[in-house]
Amino acid sequence: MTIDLGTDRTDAALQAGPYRLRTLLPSDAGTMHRLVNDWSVIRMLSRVPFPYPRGLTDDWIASTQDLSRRGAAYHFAITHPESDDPDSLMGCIGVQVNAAARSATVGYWVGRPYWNRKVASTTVERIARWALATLPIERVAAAVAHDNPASIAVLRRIGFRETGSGRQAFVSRGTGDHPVLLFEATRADLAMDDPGVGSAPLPAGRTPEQKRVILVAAVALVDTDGRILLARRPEGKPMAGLWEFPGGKVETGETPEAALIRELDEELGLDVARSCLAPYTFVSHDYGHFHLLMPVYVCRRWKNVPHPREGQTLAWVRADDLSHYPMPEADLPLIPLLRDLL
Ligand SMILES: Nc1nc2c([nH]c(=O)n2[C@@H]2O[C@H](COP(=O)(O)OP(=O)(O)OP(=O)(O)O)[C@@H](O)[C@H]2O)c(=O)[nH]1
Repeated sequence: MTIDLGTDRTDAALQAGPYRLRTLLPSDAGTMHRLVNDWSVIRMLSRVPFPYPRGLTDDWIASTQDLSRRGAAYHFAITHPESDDPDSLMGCIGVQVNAAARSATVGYWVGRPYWNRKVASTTVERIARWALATLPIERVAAAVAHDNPASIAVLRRIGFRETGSGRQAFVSRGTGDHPVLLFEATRADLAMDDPGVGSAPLPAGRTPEQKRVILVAAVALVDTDGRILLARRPEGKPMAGLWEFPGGKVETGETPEAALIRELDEELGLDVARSCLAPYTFVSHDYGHFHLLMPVYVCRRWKNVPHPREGQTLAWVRADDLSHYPMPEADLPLIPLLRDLL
């Protein structure tokens, strides 16, 4: 099955350190052609001929809109808003999605005048995190020419793992395949799965066994078709890209039910009555630096249509399909329970 995110990302603009990643525009063609039509850049790109015909630049830029509309690939211009020429292109970066493999392959080039400014490492890390948090994928892959030590160092520094080697055509280098090193990064490799709560040091006198217990209330909202609402944590939050049950931390002095009613309103604009929250089960999970205690409720009645108010992506999911959605470790035991329930 494929995960339908139902969101148009063709207008995505991302900030990567000082660099801005924005949609490619027809007006970028001249600069792009000048920067990319450089042997030292092109020899590292697998599908670009040398010399690079100017007309191909226009065609390629025009094709990027359609690719992103179809969810096949997302390409961005790399710019530096604080440079002398603020909106001017310095390079390109993009990911090509392989939905069946639940992976995306990152590709990038940086114009020679902009080398040695950490443009590649800053933007590759940003796009890898964005892709893992936003697209229906579980890994970002990269294939790098074996004689491209700068790019290999960039990937290693970010947290990509070398997974092997292969051979690939490089159009500019003539016929035949050339050796490449293969890399990949998952959320775990980029430390995106860290729940990020409770990392404060334990108060003096407490042993590591006496860790902080975080109380979080969560709910399986079940619609009339028996589907469950999952929310995907947005980029920037701990565990970005993982799908969870709506809910949140129980504040001091609050009951779990009151916390859920508050969170469902804040996060989704839902109006839920206390009497519609049926206690179902609980999760008790050791996250290492804190312990999660999570009462889980089932709710089948609410007012309003859920609407993501905090940048989450929402999905109504059949119980049988829950396992296709990457979830926090603590939630995994809930999957068979919900399958039995629904
Ligand atoms: N809501 C929710 N939280 C979960 C689930 N599974 C899971 O491990 N958690 C844990 O519970 C924590 C809830 O924290 P949160 O950041 O969502 O809480 P919150 O809404 O109060 O957010 P805030 O602290 O940003 O205001 C997560 O960091 C994670 O450690 C789940 O299915 N639903």
